[in-house]
Amino acid sequence: MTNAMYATLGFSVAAAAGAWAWRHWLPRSFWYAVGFPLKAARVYLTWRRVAYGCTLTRKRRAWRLSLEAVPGLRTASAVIHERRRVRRVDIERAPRLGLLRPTGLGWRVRVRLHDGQIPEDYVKVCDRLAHAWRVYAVRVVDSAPGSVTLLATMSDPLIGVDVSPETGELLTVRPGRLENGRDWVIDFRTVPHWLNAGATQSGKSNLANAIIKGLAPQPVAIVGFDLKGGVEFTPYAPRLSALATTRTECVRLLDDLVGVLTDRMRICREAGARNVWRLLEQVRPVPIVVLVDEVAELFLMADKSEKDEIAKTATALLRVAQLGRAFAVYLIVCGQRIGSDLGPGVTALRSQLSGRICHRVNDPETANMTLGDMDPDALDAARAIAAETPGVAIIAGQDGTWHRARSVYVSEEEAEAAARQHAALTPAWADLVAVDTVPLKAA
Ligand SMILES: Nc1ncnc2c1ncn2[C@@H]1O[C@H](COP(=O)(O)OP(=O)(O)OP(=O)(O)O)[C@@H](O)[C@H]1O
Repeated sequence: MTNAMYATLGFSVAAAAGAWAWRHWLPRSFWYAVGFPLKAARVYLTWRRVAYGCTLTRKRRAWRLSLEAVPGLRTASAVIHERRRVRRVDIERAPRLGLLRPTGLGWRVRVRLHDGQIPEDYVKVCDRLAHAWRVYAVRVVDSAPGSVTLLATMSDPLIGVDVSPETGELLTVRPGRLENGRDWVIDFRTVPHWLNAGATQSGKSNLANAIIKGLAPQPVAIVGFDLKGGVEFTPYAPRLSALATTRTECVRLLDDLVGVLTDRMRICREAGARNVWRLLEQVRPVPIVVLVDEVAELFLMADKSEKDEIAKTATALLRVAQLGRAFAVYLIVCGQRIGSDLGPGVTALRSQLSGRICHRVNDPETANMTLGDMDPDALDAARAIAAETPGVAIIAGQDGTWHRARSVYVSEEEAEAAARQHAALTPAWADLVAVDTVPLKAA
């Protein structure tokens, strides 16, 4: 080998090692500087072929110069049989691809729909696109009249979720991350009541921990219903204004809550306000977030003597759900199942819980019950959640959109520490129940 060859070889090895080190130690900058431009070039160069393979192209008649008419290729017979230099031929036209914009995990791109196409046409071929683009997943994340936005992710964004549940905004928590790489944010003022369903060990309690950690530093009251004998919520008692652990305590606490709602209703009426948010800030009652663990326990009947108590519980819970939004009482109802077999009260309650979180479930019916009349793709996604990924859930708000998401891991100790740290912010239940009777002006 000559010296020049040794030098070239040495240079190539050094460049490869440098690229490897760059990618290994600074993956983000490597992605933006090298990985993304290469991927983008590949996507544009192969788009027509990929779109054809995914049946997204449309046939169009177009004028094309025929090869027979090119002088160098012209044969005697072609000249005789093919007189035109330009002919109309059928071509496959791919939808127009917009500018690829890099994200930390992949890229977003807007695609102009062909006439007659709808966003669902793209939803159906997302898996095919992911294989063609050699990425982890492709999702339709947005659509506008005439276009869809596709999001391609290189790896699963739900591995190693490391967000902080505290948002610094009242009644807003960030329990995890969505599959599209964005934060998963629960805003109780937008979606007031949530159903959190899932099989055992699916991540329901972890989500409750994240919500408690997010709410603990806020000026809100947190109330717990824990019919598992208090084992779930007792560690958070310093930050709970009230905790019910037996059925009798539950009935009493629900009575109190209905009383609080009735008082808030009266205050608003006297002040001429439609809801507590229209009252002056200094006189606005403290928002209350109610956590119910294993809701089925509230409805299960051991013998007939419990019938009246259960009926009372169901009615009170339903009233809290119906009136809560306007009067700042919010519900998070957790359970393995919340089926109609638990009684008619449960079905009525479920219809009031407009926010839905479906963790891994054991049976398809639970996914159906939780996600109800959602897109069938949401149900398929819920049934596909693996046992090895606790905390992964399908979440749906009242606008009908759904996302795959994962809660951030918050251990019991962490949530307990947050509860202790912010114990001073816990309003006493007696103060919440004894509401000021002075008529208050609307803001
Ligand atoms: N987001 C997450 N990331 C990582 N691990 C998680 C996550 N969520 C839950 N886990 C783990 O999964 C296990 C089960 O979680 P969790 O106790 O929240 O489930 P659960 O649905 O409340 O179960 P159960 O109904 O039996 O109480 C726990 O060991 C927890 O550490």
